[in-house]
Amino acid sequence: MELLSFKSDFSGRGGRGASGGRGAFRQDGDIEGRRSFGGGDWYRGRDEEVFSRGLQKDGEEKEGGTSAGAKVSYIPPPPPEEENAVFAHYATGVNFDKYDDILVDVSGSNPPKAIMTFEEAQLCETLNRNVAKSGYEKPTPVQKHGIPIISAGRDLMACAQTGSGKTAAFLLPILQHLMSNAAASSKFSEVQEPEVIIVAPTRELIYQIYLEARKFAYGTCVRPVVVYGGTNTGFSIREVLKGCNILCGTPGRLLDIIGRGKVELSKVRYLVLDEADRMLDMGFEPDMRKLVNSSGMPSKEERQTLMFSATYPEDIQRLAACFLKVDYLFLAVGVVGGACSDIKQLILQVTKYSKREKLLELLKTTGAERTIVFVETKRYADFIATFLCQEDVPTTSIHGDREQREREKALSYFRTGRCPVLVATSVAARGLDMEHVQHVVNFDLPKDIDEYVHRIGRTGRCGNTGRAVSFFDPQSDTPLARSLVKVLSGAQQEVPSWLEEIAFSAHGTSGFNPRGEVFASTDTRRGASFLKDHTPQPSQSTAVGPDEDWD
Ligand SMILES: Nc1ncnc2c1ncn2[C@@H]1O[C@H](COP(=O)(O)OP(=O)(O)OP(=O)(O)O)[C@@H](O)[C@H]1O
Repeated sequence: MELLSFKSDFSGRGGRGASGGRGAFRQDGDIEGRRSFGGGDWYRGRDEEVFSRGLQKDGEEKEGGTSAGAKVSYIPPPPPEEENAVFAHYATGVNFDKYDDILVDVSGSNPPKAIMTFEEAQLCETLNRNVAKSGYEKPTPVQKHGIPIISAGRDLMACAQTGSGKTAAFLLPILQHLMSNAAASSKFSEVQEPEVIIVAPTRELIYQIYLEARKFAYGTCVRPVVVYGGTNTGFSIREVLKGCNILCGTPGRLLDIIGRGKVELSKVRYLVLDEADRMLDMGFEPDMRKLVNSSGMPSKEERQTLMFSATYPEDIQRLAACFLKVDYLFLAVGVVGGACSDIKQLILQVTKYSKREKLLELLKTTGAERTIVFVETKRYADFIATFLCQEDVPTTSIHGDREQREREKALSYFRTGRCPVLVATSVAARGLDMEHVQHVVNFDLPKDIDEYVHRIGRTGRCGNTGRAVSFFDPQSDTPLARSLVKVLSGAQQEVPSWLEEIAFSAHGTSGFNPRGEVFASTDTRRGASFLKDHTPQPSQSTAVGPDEDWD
């Protein structure tokens, strides 16, 4: 890829520290939106995303539905219409067939038999055609087990490693049900009655799920619609009113639209929570309760509830069970919370002062290969993006203080390779499926091991290989050492001896057996046999950085 030439005139908020000056800061203390570098990205200040928000207790910002706030005018561009673009996909990797060797555990009564091929899923002709056009030749383990479970009408809590095809595992049987039950052809109405509600924690992720739903529903009468924060509410409403069988949304916007009486819930047959552990932790649990208690929403006995994630802390599993029928099935593909072994994980010991130099060194070796650099705070994301741009590394950034338009542009620049480095906060940690992401760098390690698993899972997807390098600063990251050793050894990765030492000395040795771990069971209903050590981390139930922004 042609390297773009970057001038060092960018002053993001974090840039204050770098330059020592006020750069392009306006008098009110925020930054001017200004073109950064030749062909680079735009950076703006925090006053730009002005849709109503409420500050959460850990500093996260969430869409606040109907509360006061300036109107957001952003209307996202329409998704591609051409068939080629709808079905664009990337190739499965050399390790795709190795998925067959992954251990699968289904717990709960009378699980249906797994399917081995898509033919056995008995999808209608159009769906089969769409599956083939998507380049899917055989189902992944979570699809082999998940599809028949959902088709049999069972509630499901599914845990499968990052990038292993969870989205299609729920979309295909749902679409098949809608097709075989002659879903009402979507048409304009002042109140819509969707049969399916899908919720995910971030805007970019829900949009991606929507695109998948649209792809598999191609050529059918089923109409998926997506609503998410940071876009014009009137636009969301108009899209919904045009007809809506599958409503995909981030929690705040979804509740807003429901609260305005635009969506009637009595026909909901499926409720899907993607990144379910995140949807049910302290950040979103109240919204999920509000959703299931919304007027008209069928009770859990009358609807099918499906939950998917790559991680499931034990406490969240227990909470999740309240949303499911008693006889739900728990599907674990591989180790619950385990990292994908197609990702080569490296942990480098650093001090906070050496991180930037190390990052530069690293990016010199990765060149134009796509790399996501995770940092802990929005402010620092700006700062590092600025720093890299000044060092002539074409970089863009995504975090919750960026306007939605800019977040989408940043992802587009990254996807196309125009900016091969994306500096991100945890807002990009979950679910995002981007081709060619060869590297993930944890410039700052997260506080929570599950967050680590999701972040590194942006590479090494669908049988492809990838590399994750994490900077470990003993001053701040020691509490993570023990869980890190477990995840590394669980994914057959080399564990540095210095890390093992830190892990041992940090937590004592009782019960700590990094090499000989056996994960006998993963379903909390099996009580004491749940052997996974989820050593409580400072933010165990919040899995996010200190100033993350989601919905
Ligand atoms: N059976 C299949 N054959 C080929 N490609 C597939 C198959 N199933 C899924 N994929 C592709 O694999 C990629 C990863 O799938 P998906 O995003 O659903 O993973 P995921 O398990 O939800 O990951 P995450 O935990 O990160 O959210 C996507 O590009 C998807 O289109």
